[in-house]
Amino acid sequence: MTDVVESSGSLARNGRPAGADPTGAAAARTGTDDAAAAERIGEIRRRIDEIDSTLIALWQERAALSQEVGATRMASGGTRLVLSREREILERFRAELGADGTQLALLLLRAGRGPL
Ligand SMILES: O=C(O)C(=O)C[C@]1(C(=O)O)C=C[C@@H](O)C=C1
Repeated sequence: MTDVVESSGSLARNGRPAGADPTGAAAARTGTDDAAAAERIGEIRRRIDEIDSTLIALWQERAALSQEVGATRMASGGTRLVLSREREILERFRAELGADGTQLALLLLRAGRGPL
C-alpha cells in the first residue's frame, strides 16, 4: 500500500522512483491505480471541494459579523468581548463535536475578535 501522494503527483514510498509512475498522472493524483476507485475518489473530492468552499465563505461571513457586533457594542460604550456568550458558543461546539469542537470554536472566536 502506498502511504502518500506527493504534491507533484508522483507516488512516494511505492518502490518506484518519483516521476516514474507507469500508471499515469490521473491515478497518481488519486493515490490509487484502480480506475473505478479513482473515479469514485474524484466524485467525492468534488463534493469535498464544494464543502470547503462553503466553509471558507461561512468562516469569512462569521468573522465579519462578529467584528460588526464588537464595533457596534464598543461604539455604544459597551465592552469588546462578552465572555458569557463565548462560553455558550464553546459549550455548544464541545457538546456537538467534542474536543475538536472546542478547538474549532476557539479559532472561530479568534477570527472574529482577534487574539486576546
Ligand atoms: O455575540 C457577540 O456579542 C459577539 O461579539 C460575537 C462573538 C462571536 O464571535 O461569536 C465575539 C466576541 C464576543 O466575546 C462574543 C461572541
